[in-house]
Formats: sequence, C-alpha cells, structure tokens
Amino acid sequence: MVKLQAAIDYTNIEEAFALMEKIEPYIDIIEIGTMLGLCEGFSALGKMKQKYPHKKVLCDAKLVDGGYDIASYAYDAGADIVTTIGMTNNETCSGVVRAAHERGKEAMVDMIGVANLAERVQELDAMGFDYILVHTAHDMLNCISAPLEALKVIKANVKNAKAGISGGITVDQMPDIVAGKPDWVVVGSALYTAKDPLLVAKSMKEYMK
Ligand SMILES: O=C(CO)[C@H](O)[C@H](O)COP(=O)(O)O
Repeated sequence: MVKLQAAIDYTNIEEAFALMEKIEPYIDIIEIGTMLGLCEGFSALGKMKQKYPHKKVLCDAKLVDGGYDIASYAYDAGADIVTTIGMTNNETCSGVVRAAHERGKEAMVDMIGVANLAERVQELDAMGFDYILVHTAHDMLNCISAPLEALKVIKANVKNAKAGISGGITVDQMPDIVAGKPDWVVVGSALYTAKDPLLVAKSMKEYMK
C-alpha cells in the first residue's frame, strides 16, 4: 500500500498534536514541517516520537549545509527520517545519509527546484538515499501542478530509493497521483486546513489501497 505522510506546518506543537489525534490511524509518516521545526526547534521531534513511537517521525529540515552535524542532532532528538535538498552539494547530501545509516535510520532528499532531474536522481540514489521526493514548491503552487512527469523521471532512474510526491496535493488529485505509482504521498494543507481532517485522511488512504 502507498504510504501517507502528513506534513504538519503549524507554528506550535499543541496544534500539531491536536491534528494528529484526529488523523493518526491513516498516517504512516508524521512530518515536523519546516515551519514547525523552525518555530519549536528539534525538541518537537522527540515530543512527537514519544507520543507516536510506532510511527515514523520526519524532520523536514531541507538541509542545505551542515548535513552530517545537523542531521545527527535531529536523529538523536527523535527523528526517524531527515530531509536535505538535491540542489545542494554532494558532501551535505552524503552527510545526511551517513548520519542516518550510522544510526539505523533513513534519509530523504527533496528534489525541489532540481533542473537536471534524471542525472541527479541517479547520483542521489547511488549515494544511498532511502527516499527521493518530487516536490512542487509551496511558493510555486499557483504556477504549476503536481509534478507527475517528474515522478515518472524519478521512477525511471532509481534503483533502490523509494519515490514520493508532494506539493498542494488534494483528495481530488488522488486518482492521478496514485496512477503515477508513488511509494508514498506527502499531504500538508489539504489536511490541516480541512474542516474534517479525518475524512480527508481516510479518503486519501482509500485511494492508496
Ligand atoms: O515542504 C513543504 C513546503 O516546502 C510542505 O510541507 C509540503 O509541500 C506539503 O504541504 P502541502 O500539501 O500544503 O503542499
């Protein structure tokens, strides 16, 4: 089954807990979003992991430098997965992979803004990333749609990593998204702006069976 990652981009952990209480049965990966991490710090990772020890907790740090050192700190604070970006240098990317695998944890690379997709996917896959994510940037959501073509490029070029998709994904888009056969789907605002987040999470998961 395709996995569902809830991207929680609130500014405080209490709201994140309140959302998770509603949607928990349908969520596989709990993302401490970039906004939440910046507002609450890495202690949010440990707090979330303590509440949901059976779920994967992801730190969406989108690391651009300090890969090994910062990722190590995030893993030790409670993260199961830490993100970096494919646009940055190989030392940073491989540092995140090393920090993850030294601890028996996992590393994710976000392809936000990467131009030479096929070539870069091959490099990052060979580096040992567990997850490679195509992502329409939050600031570009009104300009471009879900990057299904990019997902195809990732799937055609990975040997080991799982391929995922993110960026303004809604329930209405799910038939097209699952047709692209991602390993996992990241959903943020469609969950946390919904009147009934449980219904949204449940409906999404239905498509993922
Ligand atoms: O990483 C992010 C923005 O950079 C978001 O967490 C990600 O895009 C998912 O949120 P949404 O579904 O609202 O786009």
